Amino acid sequence: MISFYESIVTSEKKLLAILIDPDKFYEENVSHFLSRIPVQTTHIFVGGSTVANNKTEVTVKALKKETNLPVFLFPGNYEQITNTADAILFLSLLSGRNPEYLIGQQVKAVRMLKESTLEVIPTGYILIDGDNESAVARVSQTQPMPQDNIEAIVNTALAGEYLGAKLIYLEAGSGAKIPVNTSIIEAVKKEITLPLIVGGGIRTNERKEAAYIAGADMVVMGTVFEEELLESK
Ligand SMILES: CC(C)=CCC/C(C)=C/CC/C(C)=C/CC/C(C)=C/COP(=O)(O)OP(=O)(O)O
Ligand SMILES: O=P(O)(O)OC[C@@H](O)CO
Ligand SMILES: [Mg+2]
Repeated sequence: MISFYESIVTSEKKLLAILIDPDKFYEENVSHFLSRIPVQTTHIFVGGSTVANNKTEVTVKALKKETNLPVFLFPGNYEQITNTADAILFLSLLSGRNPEYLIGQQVKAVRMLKESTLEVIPTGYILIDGDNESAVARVSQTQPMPQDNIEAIVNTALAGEYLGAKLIYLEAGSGAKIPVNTSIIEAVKKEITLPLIVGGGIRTNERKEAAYIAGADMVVMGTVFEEELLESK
């Protein structure tokens, strides 16, 4: 069987990940939630900037019972690791200069990962200003990169590739007012040879398609489906 990463690299279609925040997820809503997400969904991401103990595992287990979509951990910290998922985005926050999120959390995670069956996917994570304070900036105590400094963002992504990242993730922050500009997506995609993930503030089909056209291989949508679920309860 090919790895989850290989299937991203070789995918001929654009990918769509729906992000589930374990803190806002109730087991009894799993089927309803899964019935509301787009049929184009290819991946489920599970994670939050802060998550109460154990909630990640409960969430992943409940999802795994009801869907065959691959479930990837998208962790805000090493305590969100659970072996019940398929893979983990092994994030390093390259936009920031906080050693704890560049290498500290990763060192804390490795023993658990080594003993798990999770596929570990090194991911260069780049936080870009979405015009409101994001949970990622707050938790990591780092500044997002300004959208108008495209060169710095491109160079950060390329440094990530040279450091060995297998994916680059451009993040405007959950609930961003302004998603990552398409000119940034284009410039980064032109320079790197890795699959590119884009997320944060993408609430409509139009924005999603615009990100794909600009060069995103995968789009992540979270908040918009969280809200939809709450509204439809
Ligand atoms: C590799 C391991 C074990 C951990 C990674 C640790 C790093 C580098 C984290 C990056 C910084 C960070 C806090 C990322 C959070 C990513 C994430 C899950 C965002 C989605 O959560 P939000 O929706 O933004 O936040 P809320 O939970 O507040 O809604
Ligand atoms: O919640 P939204 O704004 O869709 O953002 C998704 C994801 O990129 C956040 O980490
Ligand atoms: Mg959230």
